[in-house]
Amino acid sequence: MVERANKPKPPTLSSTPGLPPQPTVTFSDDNSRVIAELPTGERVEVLLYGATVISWKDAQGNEKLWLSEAAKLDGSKAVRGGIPVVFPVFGTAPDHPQARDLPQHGFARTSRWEFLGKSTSESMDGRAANEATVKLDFGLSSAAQGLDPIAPKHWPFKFNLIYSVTLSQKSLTTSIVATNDDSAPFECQVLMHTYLRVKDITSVEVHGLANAPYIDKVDNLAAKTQSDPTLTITGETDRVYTPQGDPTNDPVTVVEAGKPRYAVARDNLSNVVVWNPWTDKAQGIADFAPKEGFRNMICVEPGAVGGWQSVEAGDAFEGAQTITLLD
Ligand SMILES: O=P(O)(O)OC[C@H]1O[C@H](O)[C@H](O)[C@@H](O)[C@@H]1O
Repeated sequence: MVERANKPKPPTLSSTPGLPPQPTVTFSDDNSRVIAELPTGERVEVLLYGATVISWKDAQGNEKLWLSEAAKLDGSKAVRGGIPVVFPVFGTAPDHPQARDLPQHGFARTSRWEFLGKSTSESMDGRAANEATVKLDFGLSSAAQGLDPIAPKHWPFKFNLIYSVTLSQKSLTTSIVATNDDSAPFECQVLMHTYLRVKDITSVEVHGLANAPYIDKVDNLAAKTQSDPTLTITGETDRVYTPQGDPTNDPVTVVEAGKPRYAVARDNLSNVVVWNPWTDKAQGIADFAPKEGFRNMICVEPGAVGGWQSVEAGDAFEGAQTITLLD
């Protein structure tokens, strides 16, 4: 069932003659954030600013994403935590002719996106409550009112972005389609800057990176290879990996205290950035709170950031991540 944003429909109980009413997906949109909850209790919250997923909870109400207590949610600064969208540049690119004047991580995370609408598949379609899913679609284009003014100034291409957030019982998928509406090609990078919540970073292992080449951003961009099949975090970590396994069938997994917690699968995103600021860096980030919060997060960021995606006029780049709960 597809409903467009301009025809909001209050949450209802669906009923089929002869059958008891089934609980359904509930939904709210207050013009600054969109919240959807499955009949089984899983819940996602997306801020229109940056189309940033700021909360993802399981049926028991356990938060799966880390969000800084000092994160600005009022549109004055990119959100520290959740899942900011990085486009069209990852980090800064002073040597890239098209992207050199853009701020760190581009302008998608500092623009106000439009909520385009939701699609649900749920009990009304004959599905059991525990199979319900909801997809929320967000849009940002070069003509959008909410576009960060830095974009036309320093990246004057005609483009259209559709970002979709799909919640199901055990997983969250975020996907992006970046269309070139211009008459000339452009180059871009795309990344989903996911802050996963963990209980204790010192008991976390990241699997799925064995033998992966990576760029070590805390060691002068040195090119290295992941020799240990398991990555543990013992200090500031900032690495751009190119995992060697199949992006769908060999996901990067986060294991905590020996128990698998998250599997991060990718579609058309060949890189995974692993970031934890650790003590000193966290101290220096104004909106990072509490300062000990680095113990409760690990960024596992699927992206296409190893090089540049050249998108021809009229063409599009597509990529997606699916995070599956394993516990
Ligand atoms: O502080 P931000 O601009 O949000 O960036 C936070 C981090 O994002 C990525 O993980 C980069 O690899 C890091 O180098 C950067 O520090």
